[in-house]
Amino acid sequence: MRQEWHHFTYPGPEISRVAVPGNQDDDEFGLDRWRTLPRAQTPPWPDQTAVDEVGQLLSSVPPIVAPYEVDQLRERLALVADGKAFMLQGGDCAETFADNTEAHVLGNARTLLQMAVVLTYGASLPVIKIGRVAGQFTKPRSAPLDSLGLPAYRGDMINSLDKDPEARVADPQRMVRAYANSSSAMNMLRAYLGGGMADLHAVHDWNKGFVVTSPAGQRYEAIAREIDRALRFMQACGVNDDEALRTVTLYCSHEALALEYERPLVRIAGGQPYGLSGHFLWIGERTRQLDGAHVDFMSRIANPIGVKLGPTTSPEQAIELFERLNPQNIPGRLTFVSRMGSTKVRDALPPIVEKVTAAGCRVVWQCDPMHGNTHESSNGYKTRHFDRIVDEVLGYFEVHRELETHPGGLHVELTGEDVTECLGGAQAIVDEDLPDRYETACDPRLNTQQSLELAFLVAEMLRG
Ligand SMILES: O=C[C@H](O)[C@H](O)COP(=O)(O)O
Ligand SMILES: C=C(OP(=O)(O)O)C(=O)O
Repeated sequence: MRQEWHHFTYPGPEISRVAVPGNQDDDEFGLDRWRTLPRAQTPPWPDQTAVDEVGQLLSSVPPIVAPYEVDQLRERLALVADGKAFMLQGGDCAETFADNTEAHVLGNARTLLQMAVVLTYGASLPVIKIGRVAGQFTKPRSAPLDSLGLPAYRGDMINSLDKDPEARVADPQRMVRAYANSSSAMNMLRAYLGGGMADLHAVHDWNKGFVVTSPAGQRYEAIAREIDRALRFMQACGVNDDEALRTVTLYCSHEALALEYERPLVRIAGGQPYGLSGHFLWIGERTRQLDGAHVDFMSRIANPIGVKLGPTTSPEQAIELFERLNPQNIPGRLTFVSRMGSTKVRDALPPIVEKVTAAGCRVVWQCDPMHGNTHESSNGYKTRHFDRIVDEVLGYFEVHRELETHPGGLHVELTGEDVTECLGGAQAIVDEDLPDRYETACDPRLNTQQSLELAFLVAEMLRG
């Protein structure tokens, strides 16, 4: 459909199409080569035919996101690679079907928006906002069995968290539910964020309930009052109706772990394949094998992508990952997500950043201070201490300051609810408090107060 606009013809965004097997051009994309490669964390599907049938179905549905949005995000991340913006990514460790409610999805989005306000205001940098949402339904696990000897829970897309051997059997129909839940989450987010919830004139409304009286909530209120004053000033000057003040673009992201889900949601547009299950997809620490299935699949789609780099990553491996995943050195295409642990980041990260920078690779550097800092509490909960999380971010900033590179982003597991999953913070959560509200399906998340406290600290680091 063509739309006449002023003096030229605007074609509108290109509508993507399914790749057709047997079509020579499409086959050359190599979208199925991963099937022949070694693969870690493969879901133990009992019936491949049932998996293939679900794949057929998913290849015919409208995808979750559109190619032009994916391109827009890549272009925005190019600004981060150039040191001109900051990337904030966060949300549940594992989304669940039960928690995919309007209240939960919007609560998480609100917490992310509050963090983004603190960062934008504090650091005077544009902040690109990406949710771990609308697809974060799979989890890589350290062991195939859990502590009860049951098959490990691998995320709602694969099996159920219920402690029952039947419920833990991998069920491909769950991919259909994951798709439906992702589309509905994205639908809600687009509707509310474009419809007034993200209006900067409503910054006070984001500071809800249990947060507003907390120290971080009160600091946030002070910023919100400043923003009000600035908006009133702009109104007095006759500048009031800028769309940028009234809406927010929140991109969605998840770990592209279940390739049986990712592959059928690939579509072709502008002569290239896009993974349209989400805007930003990443490769986890456990699946970044250079010659493995995940790296191969992700090398073939045009999305902006991330790779987690744990403390065992060598600088040479980082370069090889770069060569496979971004051979054209497109800024914004590749984000290296460092998740070293607070005790290792100061030693493990510098040689990687040095080598990658010296090779002229244009990447976004992002810090995930969650995954290297997990431990078991004295009463048996998987937890993380706020102080170690902050220390890892500090170490990451120190490294980038020293090497004069841009500490471009933060990646956290958080929720808009008042959970007690991570220790410390101004609430001084201790081991004994963890059972009060420990609700995560997998790893411990920061609650809203802890998330805001972290945002204030990172804003100070960015300013410094
Ligand atoms: O979220 C990350 C991983 O899935 C998780 O940390 C692995 O947890 P596990 O060691 O309990 O399997
Ligand atoms: C599994 C995750 O992280 P990592 O691959 O870094 O362990 C995650 O972010 O959910």
